[in-house]
Amino acid sequence: MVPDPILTAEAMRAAERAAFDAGVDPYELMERAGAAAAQIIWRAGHRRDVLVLSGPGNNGGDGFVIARILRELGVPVRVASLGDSRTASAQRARALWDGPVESLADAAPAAQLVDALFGTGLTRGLDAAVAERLGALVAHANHSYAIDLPSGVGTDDGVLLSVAPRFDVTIALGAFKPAHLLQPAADLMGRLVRADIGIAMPRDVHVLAPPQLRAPDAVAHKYSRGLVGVVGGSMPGAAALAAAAAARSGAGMVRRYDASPCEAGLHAIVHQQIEDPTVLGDALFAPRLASVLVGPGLGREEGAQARLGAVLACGRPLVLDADALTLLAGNVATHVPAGSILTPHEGEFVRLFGDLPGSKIDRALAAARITNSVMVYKGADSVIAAPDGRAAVTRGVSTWLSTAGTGDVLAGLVAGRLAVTGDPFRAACEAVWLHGEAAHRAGPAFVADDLLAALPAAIGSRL
Ligand SMILES: NC(=O)C1=CN([C@@H]2O[C@H](COP(=O)(O)OP(=O)(O)OC[C@H]3O[C@@H](n4cnc5c(N)ncnc54)[C@H](O)[C@@H]3O)[C@@H](O)[C@H]2O)[C@@H](O)CC1
Ligand SMILES: Nc1ncnc2c1ncn2[C@@H]1O[C@H](COP(=O)(O)OP(=O)(O)O)[C@@H](O)[C@H]1O
Ligand SMILES: [K+]
Repeated sequence: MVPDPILTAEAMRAAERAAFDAGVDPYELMERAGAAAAQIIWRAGHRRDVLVLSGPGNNGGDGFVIARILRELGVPVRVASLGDSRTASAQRARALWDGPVESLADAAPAAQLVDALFGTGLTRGLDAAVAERLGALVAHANHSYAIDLPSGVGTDDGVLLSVAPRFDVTIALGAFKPAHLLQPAADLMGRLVRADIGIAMPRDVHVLAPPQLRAPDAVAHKYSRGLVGVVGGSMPGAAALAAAAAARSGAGMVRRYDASPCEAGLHAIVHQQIEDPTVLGDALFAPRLASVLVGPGLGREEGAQARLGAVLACGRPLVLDADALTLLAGNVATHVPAGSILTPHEGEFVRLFGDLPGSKIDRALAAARITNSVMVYKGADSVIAAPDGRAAVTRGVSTWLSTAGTGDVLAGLVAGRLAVTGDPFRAACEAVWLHGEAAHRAGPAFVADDLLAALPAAIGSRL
């Protein structure tokens, strides 16, 4: 499956320039974009009156193309603009519209509203009066469509530069932009559709795609499928959740190493109570361990630090989560073995890396480079980033995941897929996708334990 690309405004402009250099006519590209968007609006099937809001740049040009095509299809269309069209392509699109152009301030509402005010060229927030008018017209419409982006969002970071309304449909032109996926802007997109405009684009940053998984082969055995070690500490519940998720991840076997006595858990999981960090270190040298997870339930006291030290020294592929991340604050660049996977939420990320510049994607990529490890930067818009510049961003994940313990389940899944695949970026992507799919299957108001039951079916859906 070819993943959907995510491009910044500059990367999108570069892709457009490359197409122009290869002989594509700039106006032809606007026609393609406008036609694709008009088709999406037409196919939505609400043939009621449309008001297109057209801005001064190429986004406004798209609006004129959309207006013309919808009118040719028999839809009653009006256009309201913010003033003159400033680009050659937009002027040409406007010239081909032979209806009247109203002013934005005076335009009456319509049943369908198309926002073609600003797209990737927005450099500052909309004037308050314009933002207010846009909000009122969207609120009045039964169906609202944002062309490329809702006007007012920062293309590259998803920040709201001015107050922007929530749309029913957002039609991303060519590529998704970071704002389509990153919060808070992502929340305004409604149904997100990408319109192909037929130009080549880099895909190293992309939307997280469903993985292709494989059932064990005929010669598989528990060790060939991957042995996962889960190192807990003083709080066995979190480690139990993580270990259970690892056991249902497709890995062959899970061993838990806790400091405290084990409470009841899955019988399939082998449990060893080891308090002495030196003994723990020896146990982790077991040659068959394909991955080791530390953090969920580790605790933060001195004993926990010593246990973490034993894990960091064990030479196995590592997954570092929760308390392990907090204990690493200040030392992350020097103490994390290259090729590990780190799974911080926002608070842990800031404790580890401070105030890095740029979007959440930029920050995840920078952190991946600093640690030479894969970053799973969690949240409603989780970003998985690799030190080589690849990144995947989640889309439309269940917000019911915002409940205690779901991060422990994810960490166990990551360790499990790492044991299966041996590839940190791939493992992290597969785990995050399976986690989201399990949440989707678990429905509303689940608890973290419920995700465990949904995991086998989530895996089954991708075989
Ligand atoms: N380059 C191309 O040929 C294509 C561009 N496309 C469309 O073009 C859009 C990008 O076009 P542009 O680069 O012209 O940018 P926009 O149409 O997003 O807006 C840029 C214009 O608005 C001004 N501006 C920025 N912020 C403003 C604010 N807050 N208030 C008032 N004016 C403001 C800028 O100075 C500039 O004149 C894309 O989002 C997409 O919709 C598509 O038509 C595909 C082809
Ligand atoms: N609002 C949200 N929408 C979607 N997913 C969320 C949201 N909030 C958190 N998540 C996801 O839920 C999990 C929570 O992990 P974490 O913060 O470590 O919680 P815990 O430590 O309680 O297990 C992560 O996978 C995160 O991406
Ligand atoms: K727009």
